[in-house]
Amino acid sequence: MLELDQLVMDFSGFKAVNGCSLKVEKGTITGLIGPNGAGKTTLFNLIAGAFPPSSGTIRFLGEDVTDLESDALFHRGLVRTFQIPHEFHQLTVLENLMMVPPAQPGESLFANWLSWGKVRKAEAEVERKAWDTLAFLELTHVANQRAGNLSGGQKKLLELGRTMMTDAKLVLLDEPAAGVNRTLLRKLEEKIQILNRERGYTFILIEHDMEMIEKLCDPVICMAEGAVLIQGDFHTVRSDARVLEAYLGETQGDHA
Ligand SMILES: Nc1ncnc2c1ncn2[C@@H]1O[C@H](COP(=O)(O)OP(=O)(O)OP(=O)(O)O)[C@@H](O)[C@H]1O
Repeated sequence: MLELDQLVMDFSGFKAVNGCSLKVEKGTITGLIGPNGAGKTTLFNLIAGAFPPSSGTIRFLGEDVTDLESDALFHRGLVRTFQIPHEFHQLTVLENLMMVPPAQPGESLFANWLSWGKVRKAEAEVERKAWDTLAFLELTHVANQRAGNLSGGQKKLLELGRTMMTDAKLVLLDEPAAGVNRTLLRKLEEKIQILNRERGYTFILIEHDMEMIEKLCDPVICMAEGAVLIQGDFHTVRSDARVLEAYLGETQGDHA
């Protein structure tokens, strides 16, 4: 589904991503781990089209998308969430979902501008989808609350919900567990698994929470110094001497 070949991101002489090659198979939840500064978020930025790589290629669904920007990738079904949720905090939770543009440009309200009947129908369809998404995420009770008032975990669920409004194919989740309490974390994990198993979403997940990686991810890819150190199942990667060495010096207890 996704193939990276020798990606490099050079920030004025510092290579945050340095010859990174990997493949992500359709239907997987791939875990991306590595010590702080390994280049994981920069790699996500490249995949999601935030900026183009200095060199190397990105193929998505068999096509070269190396130079496509995030909007174009979004319309092809490649969507990302952020470590710090990007909700519109003054809008309600329901409105936040309804703001997400449709996946296919042809479905846009603008395309129907000649017919008010069609516009109303399209709006009703978006609203129905938003309510369905809220029900799936068990957020119906906060539908009319301002998104800015949600807890950290609810905001992460809302971010996941925004990907559901687009019928995403590949979702990049940047530290979904960060700032989420244990109860909501279990819910978030469960929803990610259902979206993967029952709705065909493929995920790549950056995470420092090794419990979540162990529970959800196969394969796991460990990055260090901008490149892939090892790829395999959780236990193989976790016990690899090179991975342990890469993490040496990490002071945060929750990290690997
Ligand atoms: N725009 C930029 N300009 C210069 N250096 C950058 C830029 N963005 C990231 N870096 C550097 O690139 C390296 C990789 O950063 P990145 O955020 O991708 O790592 P990470 O693996 O996601 O780390 P963490 O787990 O702490 O989030 C870091 O040394 C960072 O300081």
